[in-house]
Amino acid sequence: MVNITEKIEQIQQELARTQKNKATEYHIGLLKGKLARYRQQLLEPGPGGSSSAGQGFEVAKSGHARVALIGFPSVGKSSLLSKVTKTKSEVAQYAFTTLTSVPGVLEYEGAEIQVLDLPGIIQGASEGKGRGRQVVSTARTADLILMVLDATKPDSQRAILERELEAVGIRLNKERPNVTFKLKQTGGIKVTFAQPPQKLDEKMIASILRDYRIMNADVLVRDPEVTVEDFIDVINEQHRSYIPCLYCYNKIDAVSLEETDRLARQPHSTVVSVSESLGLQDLIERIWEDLKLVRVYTKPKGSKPDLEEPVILRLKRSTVEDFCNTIHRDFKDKFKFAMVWGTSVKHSPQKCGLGHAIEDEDVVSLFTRG
Ligand SMILES: Nc1nc2c(ncn2[C@@H]2O[C@H](COP(=O)(O)OP(=O)(O)OP(=O)(O)O)[C@@H](O)[C@H]2O)c(=O)[nH]1
Ligand SMILES: [K+]
Ligand SMILES: [Mg+2]
Repeated sequence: MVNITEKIEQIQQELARTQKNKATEYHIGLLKGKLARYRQQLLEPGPGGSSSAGQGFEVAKSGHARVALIGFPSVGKSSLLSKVTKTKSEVAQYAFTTLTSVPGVLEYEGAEIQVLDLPGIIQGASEGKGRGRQVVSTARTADLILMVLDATKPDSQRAILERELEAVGIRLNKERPNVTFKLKQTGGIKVTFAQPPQKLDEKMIASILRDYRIMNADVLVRDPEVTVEDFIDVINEQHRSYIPCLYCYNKIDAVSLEETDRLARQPHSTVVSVSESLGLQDLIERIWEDLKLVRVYTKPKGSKPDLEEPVILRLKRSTVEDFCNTIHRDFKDKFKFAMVWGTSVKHSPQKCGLGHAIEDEDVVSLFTRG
């Protein structure tokens, strides 16, 4: 019997030799669906195996957000951690100096950001080369992936790392596709397009679902730009993580000004020299921005707002209710209304309910019963 790795190999070869055109479109879509299915099987631990591919690496989450340093060996991940946090992680010229995850804390704008130094990864990491498996599954737990790259090395390095993360279901700087997918007991496959699809059709969706042995489901495609790959991601949702990524090119002290400039202009990219302390402040600001944290200042009734110690929330969860929950559970139960000053309201202050979304640097006063 052929094993999964061989099946994957066969599909990849078939994909490579199949010409892309109208006639082969469905076949290619189906092959991609199969590929995703086998890859997933490969990642699942066998019977009796460990339940977590990240074993031995777990570090408790702490602070308001987690940033994972991902990169090839010797690009300067540990040097960076040692520079921007109080933690010292071993630095050396040879590859694989770091063998486990080393957490540090970056304090910025009142927030504590956990930065995880990790072993270097290489091509094949997602299939278990080196500590690759553990590293990529730790990356999955991050709120932001900081991909550390060596500015003196070719651009292909970045593509290799991206592929390794892709292979385990991590999607970088991408929103979850705008598709609603509901499994059902009966009724067959029902596909609805909110707008005429550009890259997908009903037949394609139906044949991929059949290949996944899904016979009954409701599919609502809201975005006309959704691709076959996106749709396959939606069916495999529980194994997909959509994580922001910032590309950090280190060692710019060793390349020309022109090259530094070129790298700095790439999307989601920033350039630094850790050893020369160049660009670090900018890097920290970019990390802060990409984490989308929100500072909320509390204002006790009748006194000035406390501008020293903001309450930190994630932008995705920054309603008045989230704010209440962060301060103390009781606040939500006794809540009457909130007075809010800042960019989230039309007039400052404004009386708001629990559902109001707070923005960065708003000031909030809570009014409670009893
Ligand atoms: N020229 C230059 N060298 C640097 C810079 N930052 C780090 N290095 C050097 O790069 C080498 C590797 O640094 P590390 O911090 O150990 O790299 P790493 O990515 O943690 O490596 P592994 O743990 O082995 O994956 C060391 O010799 C550092 O001194 C920099 O900004 N410029
Ligand atoms: K090293
Ligand atoms: Mg290291």
